[in-house]
Amino acid sequence: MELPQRELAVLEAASADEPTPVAELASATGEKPETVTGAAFDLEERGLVTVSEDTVADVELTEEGERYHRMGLPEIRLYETALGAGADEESVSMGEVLGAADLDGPEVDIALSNYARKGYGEIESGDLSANPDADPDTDEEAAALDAVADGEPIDEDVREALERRDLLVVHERTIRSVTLTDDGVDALMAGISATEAVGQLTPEMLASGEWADVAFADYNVEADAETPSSGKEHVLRATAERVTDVLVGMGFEEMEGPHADSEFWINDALFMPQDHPARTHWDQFALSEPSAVDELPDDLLERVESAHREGVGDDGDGYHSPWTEEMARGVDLRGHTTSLSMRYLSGEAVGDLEPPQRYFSVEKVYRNDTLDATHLLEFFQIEGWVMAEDLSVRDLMGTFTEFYSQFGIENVRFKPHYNPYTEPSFELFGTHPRTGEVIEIGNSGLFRPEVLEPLGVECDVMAWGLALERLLMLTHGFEDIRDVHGTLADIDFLRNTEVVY
Ligand SMILES: N[C@@H](Cc1ccccc1)C(=O)O
Repeated sequence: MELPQRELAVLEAASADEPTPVAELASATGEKPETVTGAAFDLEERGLVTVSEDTVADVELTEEGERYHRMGLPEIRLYETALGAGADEESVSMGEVLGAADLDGPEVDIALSNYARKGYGEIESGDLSANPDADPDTDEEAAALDAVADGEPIDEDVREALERRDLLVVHERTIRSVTLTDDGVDALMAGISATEAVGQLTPEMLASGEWADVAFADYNVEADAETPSSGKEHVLRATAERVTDVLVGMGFEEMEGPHADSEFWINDALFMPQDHPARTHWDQFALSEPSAVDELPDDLLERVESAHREGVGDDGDGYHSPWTEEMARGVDLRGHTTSLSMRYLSGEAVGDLEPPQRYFSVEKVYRNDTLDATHLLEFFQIEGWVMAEDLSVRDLMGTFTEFYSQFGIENVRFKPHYNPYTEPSFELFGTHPRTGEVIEIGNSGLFRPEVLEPLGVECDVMAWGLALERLLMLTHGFEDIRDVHGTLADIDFLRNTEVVY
């Protein structure tokens, strides 16, 4: 019998008595595991071996699991501190034990919720007792953490419990093994010689005619191969493109403008009083370089100052609070893209505009927020406005209903709100597809005369700022914005997720 070299090598390395895993055959033959798998399937087709499959679970400690492996489980650390405080004799105030236990932040809750469950003691109206008979040395979960760290197997129930606590992750893997059949053994006894199978057809073989005489290796389309993970457009970018398509389809044109802008365009033009709390460094990022913007339209600057000081219209009233040109010329990272809307509505960006007009942008904004599951220091805002003769709240709601329905989001809800620059104003809410929680997805309204009159706009303008990340939360169902942004991003999610159309 003749066999390609790689098949012969695998056949010779396999045994009739027990299955040999592909990895072992690979090191015995010096071939790559993929090559061995390919050869094994070819041999199986010839009836010379059988290929069996087993699923094995590789268990690995998470970062948190790793930490508790080193420092001890929080509930055990709590128990040991409680013993030290004599809580096995008489219950001790919980505050006292917690203070001494050196548990940080979330570990306190973790310790408390596992303490009683695992029989370390009781917690009753602020007092903590320790069970003198409990023995951390027999704690199955602690023992399992040690076992996993040492690469030893652990009990299935404990594994599940620790998985639920996010202390370990399990990766399932398929292992293929090869066993010689009787025919395989007979063939080996009878003697097999190797044919040199050619893996690749070359121009030289074509030219020389050699191709006609050689044996080509079969393709094995079932062979295990690495999954190449190539570069991919980020889902947020792709969704921004999708939003752009939808809004262009609804007749909107795109706005552009600077990320760092004068306070004038970001705040003053929007009738945001200069002493408004949102204008402090607690909320916005100021640039020290350049410290001021020179080029602002003088006449507009004057009209905006007057709106702030005296209001507009016959019965208008201003803020009667300090206003300085120096502050208006200060430079900030924009906290919203409504700065772009101001540039366009004023005629500064593309000249004076006659109604009807529709404009939008999907751009980054920057806020000095506290990072959490729904807040980042920078995010994408879907800004937009419609300028027309007679606009009402119905037009606003209708536009959102149409926009969100293109993403399969049907139940957008509205809540009256306050913005210094719009009246009436509405916040928009959507329902999270997984948690059912109602989350804020945007803010909107009709610009006030104090905004429009200085800009020289004589008709109505309705406008909004929607959060792209929140839209993505509703369409994709993730709960933490940090899954898609920043260092904690879930790479598998980003690799595998698709934009919803
Ligand atoms: N600028 C508002 C959104 C908005 C824009 C235009 C009008 C009304 C509201 C925000 O960032 O929340």
